[in-house]
Amino acid sequence: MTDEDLRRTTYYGDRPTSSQPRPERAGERADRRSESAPEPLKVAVIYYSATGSVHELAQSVAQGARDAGGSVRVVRVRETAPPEAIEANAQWRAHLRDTHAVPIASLGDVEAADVLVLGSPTRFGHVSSQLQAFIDTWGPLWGDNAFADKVFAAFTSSATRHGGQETTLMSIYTTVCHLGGIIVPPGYTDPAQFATGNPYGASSTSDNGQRPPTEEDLRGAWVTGHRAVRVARELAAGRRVLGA
Ligand SMILES: Cc1cc2nc3c(=O)[nH]c(=O)nc-3n(C[C@H](O)[C@H](O)[C@H](O)COP(=O)(O)O)c2cc1C
Repeated sequence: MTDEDLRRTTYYGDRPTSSQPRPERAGERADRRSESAPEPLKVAVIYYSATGSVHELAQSVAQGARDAGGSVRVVRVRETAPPEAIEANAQWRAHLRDTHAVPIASLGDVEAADVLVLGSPTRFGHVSSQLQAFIDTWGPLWGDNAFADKVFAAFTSSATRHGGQETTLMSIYTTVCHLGGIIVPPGYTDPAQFATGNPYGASSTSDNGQRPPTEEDLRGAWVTGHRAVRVARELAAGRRVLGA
């Protein structure tokens, strides 16, 4: 990851940079009706990745969110695995070293975000303990109802096709229900989704880190980030109209 990539992906305040088509514009129409331009929605892409697949998906999720007008911050959760486990896996070791400069997610990131997109490798059909450990620190924010009406989406990577991707995504969404968040999955709203075959969130199949996400996987990740922000913008525009 270059310094420029880091600057573009880890700090709020980015402007849309991609020439990807922007098919969904209802939120923009609503924005134009309002008297002054609203602040861009804050988007936190929060992920764990041991060997890089989820990290790559996170970049495309972030780009989709940015292209939908979001101000995007990409952060990773803290590594909690014992050093000897990391040392024993060259790819894990290299990825941790290469992404050292990506900021560690904080409660402040979570609190500030209007949209949270959460990414985790599939671990025995479930969320990685690293991401779950971070989520488990959200109790005080949950107690303050801080998550109510925030928009959420999720992404994952597994070694094998259907090796638990959907259960992992649904595990994340179970948490979102407890938080009172609004789940915005990609569904089959884009042709790429018929190729990924996963309406629950973005995903890739890595063959244990041997296969990077395909163009279709990355497009699915872009759609996931884009749609979450587009829907969040429409909700925000509706709230402004209603004075809610
Ligand atoms: C402890 C552990 C459990 C895993 N469980 C599954 C699983 O249930 N199904 C599967 O297909 N892959 C499983 N995998 C493989 C990872 O999900 C897969 O390699 C993924 O692409 C890793 O993402 P990352 O490169 O972002 O770390 C597991 C890997 C580990 C280390």
